[in-house]
Amino acid sequence: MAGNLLEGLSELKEARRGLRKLLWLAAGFSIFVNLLMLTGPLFMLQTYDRVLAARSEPTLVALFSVMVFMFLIMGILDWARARVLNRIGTRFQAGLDRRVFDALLKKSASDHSIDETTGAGQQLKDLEAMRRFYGSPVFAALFDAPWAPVFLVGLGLFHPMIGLFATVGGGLLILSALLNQMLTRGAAVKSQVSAYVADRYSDQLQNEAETIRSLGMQSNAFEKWAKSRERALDLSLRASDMGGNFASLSRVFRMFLQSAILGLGAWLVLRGEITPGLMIASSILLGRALAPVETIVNQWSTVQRTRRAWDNLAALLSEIPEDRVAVTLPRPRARLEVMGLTVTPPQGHAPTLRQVSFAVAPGEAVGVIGPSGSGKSTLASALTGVWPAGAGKIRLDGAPIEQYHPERLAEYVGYLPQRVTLFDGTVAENIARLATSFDSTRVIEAAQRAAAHEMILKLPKGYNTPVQTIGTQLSGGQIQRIGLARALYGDPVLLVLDEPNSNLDNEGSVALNGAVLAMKAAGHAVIIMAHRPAAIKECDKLLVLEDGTRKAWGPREEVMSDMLSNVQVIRRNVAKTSVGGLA
Ligand SMILES: Nc1ncnc2c1ncn2[C@@H]1O[C@H](COP(=O)(O)OP(=O)(O)OP(=O)(O)O)[C@@H](O)[C@H]1O
Repeated sequence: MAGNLLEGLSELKEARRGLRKLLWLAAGFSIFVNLLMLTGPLFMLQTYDRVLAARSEPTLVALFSVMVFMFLIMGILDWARARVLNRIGTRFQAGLDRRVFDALLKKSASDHSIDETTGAGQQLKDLEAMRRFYGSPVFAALFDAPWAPVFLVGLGLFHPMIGLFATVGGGLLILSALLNQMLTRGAAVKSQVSAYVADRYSDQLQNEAETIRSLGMQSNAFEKWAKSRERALDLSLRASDMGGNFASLSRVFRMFLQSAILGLGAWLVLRGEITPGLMIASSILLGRALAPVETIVNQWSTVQRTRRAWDNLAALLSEIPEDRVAVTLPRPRARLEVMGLTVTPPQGHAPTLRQVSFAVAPGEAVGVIGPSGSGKSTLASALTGVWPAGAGKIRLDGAPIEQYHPERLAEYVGYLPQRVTLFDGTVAENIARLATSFDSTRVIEAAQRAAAHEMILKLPKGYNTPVQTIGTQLSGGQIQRIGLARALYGDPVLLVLDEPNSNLDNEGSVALNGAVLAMKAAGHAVIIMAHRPAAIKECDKLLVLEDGTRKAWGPREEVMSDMLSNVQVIRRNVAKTSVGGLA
């Protein structure tokens, strides 16, 4: 396994160590369950060799009562073991849920892709697969499998030839399990990755149902989805066909072995080497010894899936280490310094922001302007800590932003993304950033500052209106205002607004500028990425970006007049050239 997976692996093993007690308990139950499995063969042995030979009814009744009691105990122990195994899975999942969720979210902020060879990118499903594995019959079979050699030794004690026959038969079954693994691995991964891709595509289509219908893309979208689904179904069929072949082979082979051992036993009885009771008991004991092997072969796809899930989880946890912020920094002042900042998008190859420096003081608003693709959104992603700085530093009140816990940083730095998305939940929950318990007054305050309060009151259930029911009824401007309220929730010291007025009407723009003024008056700071001049009305300074670099920086009026005079010079030069050209 690659060295870079080691960290994730040790985290997973640590989580598994927490399950040790339960695993030992399951192993303890397994000892008794497996010992009690001898009940059947022993009962047969005694019935044939004692009851029938002696024609004794009282012996039969006594043996029968013991057998019933033993099976009852075995049933109870097996039931208890199944409960323990289920709890192992649930605990494993619960222990890692938060960690995997956080890591996946952090990774998805920059990379939504699914790895074509391993299926990585769906680790919450992987965690689910691990839980299911722990509760599955195949995991229970792994506890029973170590008993197979014990049963084989028992068979050897019946008669060496019976022992040898059983060992060779068992060996062949195990060989078929290994062959199964080698041959089906590739097909299983491919089928699963295709299923993920098809699922994700259909999710995306459902989310964008309105666009699809309005653009008449329904048939094309269906065809594209059907193609990826067909591929997934085809591969899954191939994988399960291959696995199924082995499963039937091993089932038939086990049944054959049980009958064959009966034949061997009968031959040995005829030669007077064993009793008829031993003959029957051998057949049953062989069945017991091989049952776990058969279960493992039958459910090999579960084992493969789990193995992959384990590797994918290890890869994710290694790639995204846990956020460890030892010291909790106090609430910062709105003092931002950006020094020589260079940022490369996580999926990009070249920096889209290079050597950018500027500073914002408390009470200031800075406008960031520049043509499309000049790096404004990249800067916003870096300031909110979502994209790491490749070089340079971003300091908030003197501390590099990575020293703040990401959730604390999000409290201090309010962010309005260029494309606002609301989530399932009420309007109030959305403003409170999906907190399940929140202070209503703070939600209302944030909405008032974003001038969204009146608009929200007019919704069917006001702040308690579920977004699902009104999602499509909200205008772009309304969504942007709720987004602004969400950014303002919790009274951040720095507000980063990416194209905040792209959907706003005049009233909305006025409200936005009011919010910016209020932030400044409170000694906070605002950074506004903008295309439209109305958005930078309240900005004290301007940062002009071009092709990822700082083109100009300074007080707004100065930068504007410089830009204006540059434009005039260019105009004059153009005019001169044209006149010269004409002359
Ligand atoms: N996730 C990404 N992966 C790779 N490259 C990206 C990513 N996001 C943006 N870029 C690239 O970074 C450059 C800057 O993009 P950015 O979104 O920062 O520009 P912008 O100034 O905000 O543009 P606009 O005004 O159109 O929103 C562009 O060339 C873009 O292609």
